[in-house]
Formats: sequence, structure tokens, C-alpha cells
Amino acid sequence: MTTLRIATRKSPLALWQSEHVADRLRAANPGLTVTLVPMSTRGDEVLDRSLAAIGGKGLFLKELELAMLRGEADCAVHSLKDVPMELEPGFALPAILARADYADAFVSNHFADIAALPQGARVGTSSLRRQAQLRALRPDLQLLDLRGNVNTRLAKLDNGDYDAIVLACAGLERLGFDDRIRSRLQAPQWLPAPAQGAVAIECRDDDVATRELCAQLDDSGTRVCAEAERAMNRALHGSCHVPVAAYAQLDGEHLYLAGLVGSAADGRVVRAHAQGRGDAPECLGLEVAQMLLEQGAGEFIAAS
Ligand SMILES: NCc1[nH]cc(CCC(=O)O)c1CC(=O)O
Repeated sequence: MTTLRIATRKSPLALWQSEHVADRLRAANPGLTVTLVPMSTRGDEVLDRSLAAIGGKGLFLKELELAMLRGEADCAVHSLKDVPMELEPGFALPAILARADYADAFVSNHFADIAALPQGARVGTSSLRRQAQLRALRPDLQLLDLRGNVNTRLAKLDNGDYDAIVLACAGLERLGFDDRIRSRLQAPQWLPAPAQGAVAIECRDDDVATRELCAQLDDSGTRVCAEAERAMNRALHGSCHVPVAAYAQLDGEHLYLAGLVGSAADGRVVRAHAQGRGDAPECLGLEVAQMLLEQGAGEFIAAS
């Protein structure tokens, strides 16, 4: 293999992540030419409706997968949290890169953290998961929709449309906006999206050469954690319609998983956590999902 073509979305964050993968593959494979194939996806173009309303997260992947099927690209780079729990048949994730900052960020030009917000403050986020956790902490807040790429969201905050917004730390840090993070919303009190902070490479299942090349960047510890978080989400029929959060940590052979399911409408949340073995992440994911269901998570899922 002499050339690798990476299909990517065109947002600044997607381009940063794809350039990062390209740089790492070039460094590990002298003589390999790596190019980017930037593409627009439906998830990027339709900004006036929620992701759930236009068909969910797969919308960020479909155009990139079609480019791979047409032979216009060899692989695609994604934020793993945007990758549906069930991958499209015929595709694989040969690499999950080491996780960056997993946490959500509280971003505001006037307030230091959620507790410092005045009564009825306007907080922007279109994520049901973030809305449910905000409502659970502060039922008084006014939650407003906020879509678009990271740069657009920061511009809307600066424009005065919101008192605060919630974004992923990883995206802010990759784009050099570390200084916008007023506080990190951390586990176990606040949980991220399953696989938040991890970048994944997708390619055709039958493309062995690309799979082997990309597998050089796989981080086994991050893969174990992501599998536990995604197995939990899958067992809860996770999609953009249900606020599901999960965070796993691997310590030697011990795997720890915390999960949460909530209601964005009224801020009720159920939580569960358990420990298991690092060689059986899916078992732990199913176990925590079962614990959440026993506490009534099914009601939130059915209501969505
Ligand atoms: N939903 C968009 C998205 N997908 C991945 C990230 C951040 C990077 C990551 O989690 O790896 C973001 C932005 C955000 O949620 O603030």
C-alpha cells in the first residue's frame, strides 16, 4: 500500500482529527502518502432541526461510507461518540485511538460553573444527555437548542445568545480553545457520552491492507472502555433519542463502568455502576444496562 485516502467531514474538528490520524500514520510508515478527502454530510448541512428529527447520528457517517464503497476513499475518521452502536454491515473499526479528555466542559463568559449560574439562566445544548443532567442539577435553568460545529457554538455564546453552553473538552482542546473551559464536568457526578474523547478509524471490512495499516494506531485500553460504554448503550437501545451517558475506566485488569439514563423533559435520572474484568467489557456493559433497567430506565426509553 503506497497511498491512503482518508474521507473526512469538513468541520474544523473533523479536519483536525483526520490530520492527526494522517500525521501519525505518516510518522509510522515512511514512504506512505496519506491524503484527505473532505466531504459534506447531511448531519453537517441540516442545522435547523435536531439530529434525532433528521434520522440520528448515522447521518455523519453515511456519505463517508458511500465514498469508501465507491472506491474514492480507503478509510474514514470519526469521533467514536458519533458512530452508531451498530456499525453498517461490511464496515469495521480497525483503530480506536487513545482517548483524550473524556469530560464535558462548562463554557461561559460570565460564570465559573453550573452552581454559579443565576436563577433561570439560559444554557445552550441540543444534547438530550446534557439537558437531562443539567435539569437534574438545576431545574430552574432555561435550556435552549444549540447546534453547529464547535466554532459556531462558541460564536453564538459570544454573541450573547446564552449565559453558558456545554461542549466536549476534547473538541475544545483539539482546536486550541482550552482557555474557554471554565470548569470540567467530571465523573461520577456528570457523565459523558459513550466513547466521548475517542477518535476511531472506519474502513471496509474486506480491505485487509487498510485494516492492518490503521490497526497500528489502535489503543487497546481505550477500545476496552469504549466497548463497555457502547455495549451498555446498545443494550438500552441507545440513540440520539434517549439521554444515555457512560464512562468506563480500566485499572490493570479491573474495568469500572458508570452509566446514567435520564429524562431531558423533567431531569429525572437513574444511575448505576459496577466493576468487571477488562477482558469482558461487553458483559460489564450489559450488567450496568440491566441495573439501570431495574431502576426504571425503561420508562425514559419508552417515552422517547
Ligand atoms: N456531537 C459532536 C461532537 N462529536 C465529538 C465531539 C467532541 C470530540 C470527542 O468527543 O471526541 C463533538 C463536539 C461536542 O460534543 O462538543
